[in-house]
Amino acid sequence: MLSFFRRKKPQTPADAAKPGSAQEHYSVEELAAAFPNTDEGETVAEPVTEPAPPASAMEPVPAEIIAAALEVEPTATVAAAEPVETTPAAPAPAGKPGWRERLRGSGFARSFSGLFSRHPRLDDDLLDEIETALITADVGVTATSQLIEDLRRRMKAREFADANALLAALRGDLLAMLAPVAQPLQIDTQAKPFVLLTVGVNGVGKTTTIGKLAKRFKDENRPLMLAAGDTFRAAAVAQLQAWGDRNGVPVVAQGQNADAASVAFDALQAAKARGTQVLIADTAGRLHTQQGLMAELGKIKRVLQKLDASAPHEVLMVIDGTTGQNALSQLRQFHAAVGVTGLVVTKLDGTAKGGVVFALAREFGIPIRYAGIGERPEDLRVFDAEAFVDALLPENLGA
Ligand SMILES: Nc1nc2c(ncn2[C@@H]2O[C@H](COP(=O)(O)OP(=O)(O)OP(=O)(O)O)[C@@H](O)[C@H]2O)c(=O)[nH]1
Repeated sequence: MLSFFRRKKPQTPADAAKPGSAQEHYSVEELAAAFPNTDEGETVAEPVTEPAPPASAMEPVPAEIIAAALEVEPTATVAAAEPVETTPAAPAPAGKPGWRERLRGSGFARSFSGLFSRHPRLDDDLLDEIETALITADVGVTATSQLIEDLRRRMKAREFADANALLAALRGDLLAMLAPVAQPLQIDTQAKPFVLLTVGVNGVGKTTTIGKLAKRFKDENRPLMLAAGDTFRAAAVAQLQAWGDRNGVPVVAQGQNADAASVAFDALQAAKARGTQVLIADTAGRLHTQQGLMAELGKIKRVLQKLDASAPHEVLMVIDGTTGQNALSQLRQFHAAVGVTGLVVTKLDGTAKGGVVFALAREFGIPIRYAGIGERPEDLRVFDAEAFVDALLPENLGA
């Protein structure tokens, strides 16, 4: 049954440019993360109980596709979040624990592990080692130079009694870089609905992130609707519809190759008619270098604004943390095309170096809303600068 989720042949130049995308399979973990089950063991799709959005907006994915999508191993369920009546989105239920374990394998953490025990003396060699570690971890040349120059100046001024004090100063500098962008997403309940448009290049984790966010908002008792705007990839539509059917969240879709702007328009119309609090719109992955596809994002935004001049209220760009410095040019192009207001950096648990988060923060100052530190729903964490920095740096100098 899972053969349906074989990624289809490249439909766009963006797909073609993505190495290995044509024959990639969805893993059980990927599907399970995208459709967090609340009823363990049940694998057959329930009939949709929600009243359907306008008929013109709906072209349901066949039941067998939805059933196929649901034949996955259930993963650990999210600890139930407290229902939130207040405006700010609640922090991740699991809190800070888990960051260090998940980021242990990152290039950043590995570069710093043992660095201070190899270079316990306060001298230029230690600074050179730190500089190399930061550059290797994708922090970027400019941000690294800024950090190293600050440490050098303070070392020369004899501010540090020992390497421990220098490590504490580095921690402080890294935190200072991230503090301005650690701004949780605020759901404006006056916006009816609050429209969240997700964008990003192929395979960064948009659809999976939407599944995790939808779970979070559902747990917060927020009336929710999804727009299946990734019309290039059939599995993306099925993923969202299956999740919506399981969890009683309406999903507006028009099927594959539909006009993404038209899906977004229909969804916003339906969400307004129902008094939905949050509408999350998916979009197809696209390379930031493809002018035509980038222009389509502007069109989606303009079409939404025909119904609500203030929409979308959040343009959430999903960035793959393993991308490295290329993430900077991605963000530059997406920001120019559609005005990015928030970031999700995913896959920080994998082979990511982690340092790109600092480079993004320094260059753009755009809020980082969430960090993806694993495949489970609870692994999409509200971005916590302190937890992140502490997970990257050694616990003690000998570590
Ligand atoms: N390890 C890890 N994997 C993640 C994370 N977020 C997403 N993924 C995985 O990334 C892969 C791609 O996710 P998708 O949601 O399909 O990506 P997409 O951006 O919607 O893809 P396109 O529609 O092709 O643009 C899946 O295998 C996800 O499980 C994360 O934080 N950590």
